[in-house]
Amino acid sequence: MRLHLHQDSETLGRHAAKEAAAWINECLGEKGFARIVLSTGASQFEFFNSLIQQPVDWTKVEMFHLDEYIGLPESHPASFRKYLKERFVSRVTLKAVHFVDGERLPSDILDELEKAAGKGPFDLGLIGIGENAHIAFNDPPADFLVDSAYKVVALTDDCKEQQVREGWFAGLGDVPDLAITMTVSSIMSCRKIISCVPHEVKADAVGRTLATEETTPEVPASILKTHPDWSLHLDSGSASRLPIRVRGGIA
Ligand SMILES: O=C1O[C@H](COP(=O)(O)O)[C@@H](O)[C@H](O)[C@H]1O
Repeated sequence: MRLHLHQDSETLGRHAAKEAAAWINECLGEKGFARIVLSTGASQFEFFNSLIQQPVDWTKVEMFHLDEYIGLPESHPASFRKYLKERFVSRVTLKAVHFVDGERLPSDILDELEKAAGKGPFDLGLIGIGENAHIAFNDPPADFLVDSAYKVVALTDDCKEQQVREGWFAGLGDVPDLAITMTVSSIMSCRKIISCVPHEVKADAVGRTLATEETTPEVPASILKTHPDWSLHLDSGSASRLPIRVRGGIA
């Protein structure tokens, strides 16, 4: 794990986007294309603002979408497709885009994504961490073993409450019950993982993720510590409850 501490979310987003672009360019130099997985959420705003300004030949980059609600129209403010289209896909010209289209029949979209994902390794995963330490919609207790690329999940109340708190939905009853998520094993198969985790509201999740060297399904993001190339970007808010053993290591 490489831990990067930044003063604020804007600096965090800029540095993480530079790191992502440098790695994508390395992949383009190595094999002529790159396959990237993108997450969404308020925590990724500054990253995307900076990513679209990076010197990358996006026409050689294939994008996979991390997760999406089932049955939520793309016109809804909480739609992750809407988010990605507005903040990234409409701003650059990509080689290919694989959305998790939650308005289609789940079995059809799962089949298509499985085939597309199976064509080769993901070079980069941009993986946010939720307030309950979820990665994508793998909420605690997360299944670390399922080996499909994506799966359907039932959203927990905890996860729904987080979405309401962030202002994406008016109330708990408005949050869909089901979603399609990239699985933990598929996320872990990315050659490189970058996590942008700004804001004080994530301090507890970050603290619990790094508390010990152990991994536990109760803290889904803890599995990221076992990835050979995981870069974690924090700001002063999210880093405010770092465990002493980690603080000691970076002092
Ligand atoms: O639910 C999710 O959580 C993470 C973090 O989201 P945020 O709204 O707290 O920024 C997000 O990156 C991921 O795509 C999504 O599944």
